[in-house]
Amino acid sequence: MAKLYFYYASMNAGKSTTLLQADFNYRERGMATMLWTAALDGRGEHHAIESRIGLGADARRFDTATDLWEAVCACHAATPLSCVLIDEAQFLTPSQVWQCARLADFAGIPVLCFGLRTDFRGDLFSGSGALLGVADKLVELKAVCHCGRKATMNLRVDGSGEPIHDGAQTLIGGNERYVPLCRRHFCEAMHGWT
Ligand SMILES: Nc1ncnc2c1ncn2[C@@H]1O[C@H](COP(=O)(O)OP(=O)(O)O)[C@@H](O)[C@H]1O
Ligand SMILES: Cc1cn([C@H]2C[C@H](O)[C@@H](COP(=O)(O)O)O2)c(=O)[nH]c1=O
Ligand SMILES: [Zn+2]
Repeated sequence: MAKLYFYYASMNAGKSTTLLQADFNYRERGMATMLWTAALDGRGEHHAIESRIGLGADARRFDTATDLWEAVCACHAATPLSCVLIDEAQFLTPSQVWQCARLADFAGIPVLCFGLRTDFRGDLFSGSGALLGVADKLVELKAVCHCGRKATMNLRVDGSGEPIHDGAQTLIGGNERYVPLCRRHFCEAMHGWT
């Protein structure tokens, strides 16, 4: 049975790296894959998906209107796919997450989603919430806080490194905008708790 996987973590945990390694692993065995990432995240300089470690690959881009069931089935009919890999999966809509489940259950294609669990306030992204509810396998990847604990949270910072408390959920950026922290240090920065 094909499965729906959700690899979740804070930023800088190696999600894109793990996705690109999995893709390479399939392709070096002659198996076809299909890669996706969010249209709204255009940070890659050379490729649609880029990891901080320097790996990259091209990918299709999804927005809220993309029908993943239709798009993947059309590709699968032309070239049978062994796997679908989706980066920035926190930006999927809940119905797109159900399309991923349908791909696993009814088309027999494993779908591996990679994304953030929570936003800069500690709230679930809707795509991540749906994946946590629906995926067959939940796999936590780990970044490290400056204290050595597991970094599960993402602090949004301004140009001076000061915490940002309010704003839109979506704000594209990298290390200059977000700091992965353990919950204790996240709460210290956000609420002044000691
Ligand atoms: N030059 C480098 N050499 C080795 N590892 C690196 C380098 N730059 C960043 N990394 C590591 O790459 C990881 C981030 O990978 P990435 O796939 O971009 O994360 P994510 O997609 O989760 O944000 C971190 O563990 C970071 O320490
Ligand atoms: C916490 C948080 C993140 N984002 C954005 C910032 C980046 O563009 C991506 C995550 O990238 P990565 O591959 O995991 O490094 O998500 C956001 O829009 N809102 C947030 O609260
Ligand atoms: Zn910490």
